[in-house]
Amino acid sequence: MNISDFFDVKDKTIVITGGAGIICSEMARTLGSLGANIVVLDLSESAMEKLSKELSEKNIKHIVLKTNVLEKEQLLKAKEETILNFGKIDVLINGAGGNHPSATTSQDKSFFELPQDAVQWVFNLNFLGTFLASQVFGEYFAEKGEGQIINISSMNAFRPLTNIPAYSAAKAAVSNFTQWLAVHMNHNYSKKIRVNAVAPGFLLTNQNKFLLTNDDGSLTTRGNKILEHTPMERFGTPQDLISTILWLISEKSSFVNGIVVPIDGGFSAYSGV
Ligand SMILES: NC(=O)c1ccc[n+]([C@@H]2O[C@H](COP(=O)([O-])OP(=O)(O)OC[C@H]3O[C@@H](n4cnc5c(N)ncnc54)[C@H](O)[C@@H]3O)[C@@H](O)[C@H]2O)c1
Ligand SMILES: O=C(O)[C@@H](O)[C@@H](O)[C@H](O)[C@H](O)CO
Repeated sequence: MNISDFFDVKDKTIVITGGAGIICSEMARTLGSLGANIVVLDLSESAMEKLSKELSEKNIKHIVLKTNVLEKEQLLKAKEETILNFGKIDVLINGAGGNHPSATTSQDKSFFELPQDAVQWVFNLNFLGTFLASQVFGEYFAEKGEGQIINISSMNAFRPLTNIPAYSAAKAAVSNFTQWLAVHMNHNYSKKIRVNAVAPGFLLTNQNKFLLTNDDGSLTTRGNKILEHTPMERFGTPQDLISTILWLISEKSSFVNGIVVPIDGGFSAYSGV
């Protein structure tokens, strides 16, 4: 057996929502450089333009489609575009997600004051965005009889983190939905459909900058606390996620279904004592 077969993504078509973000653009680059067809669905045209230029320079086969994961019509259009371009879809990575300052408690904003629309915004982006994309691409996988969905959960799904009740609850819902959909797809459609998730530890990205860094770039008290509670004493990098993504995509992991894999430098294992 050739070990490279374990990580073969050549000619697989991989759709990545939030694909122009910090974590998921690295998936686009690496999976693309290994021969996958990359489909980036994101809201940010400027980030997609920048990424597309980079992918083109590396001769990575890709398309970028401005798509809001909260608009089912746009997702359906993206599915059609993808099939038109690459003939098939193999993997959906539900990467669009993140927290929002308005749904975060602080010294200036108590839990009792968190606005309903901010809580709804966070819940929609993380949970509903994953749910709707899974409906649209999951239906295609059900018709095809095979396919894979990889969701992005978070440390806050295992135990809620202080200050971010909406983001914590939404990611808990993503983990729960990962298990639900894995079972549902096998029971009702095909034993060759798998749904798993990764739960990254803490990476410095756009959506959590306001929590982890001060204006001068130094770490906040929260940022330092995270490092103290991460046995490896560092933040994660987008590259840290890649080997797990490759493993989950691999046909060699065909019996792995409905799991949430922590990639966190030991954060979730540490009691703090
Ligand atoms: N950074 C971390 O520490 C961390 C840890 C655990 C999980 N995550 C999760 O990883 C994923 C990627 O986040 P990131 O940290 O790279 O953040 P990011 O802000 O760099 O990327 C998020 C991307 O999603 C896109 N997006 C936002 N709303 C969208 C919508 N409605 N439709 C389509 N695209 C939309 C944004 O334009 C952006 O490109 C998210 O699900 C996040 O919750 C992040
Ligand atoms: O400090 C925070 O709350 C954030 O950095 C985390 O919520 C982060 O975005 C991850 O989701 C934690 O896994």
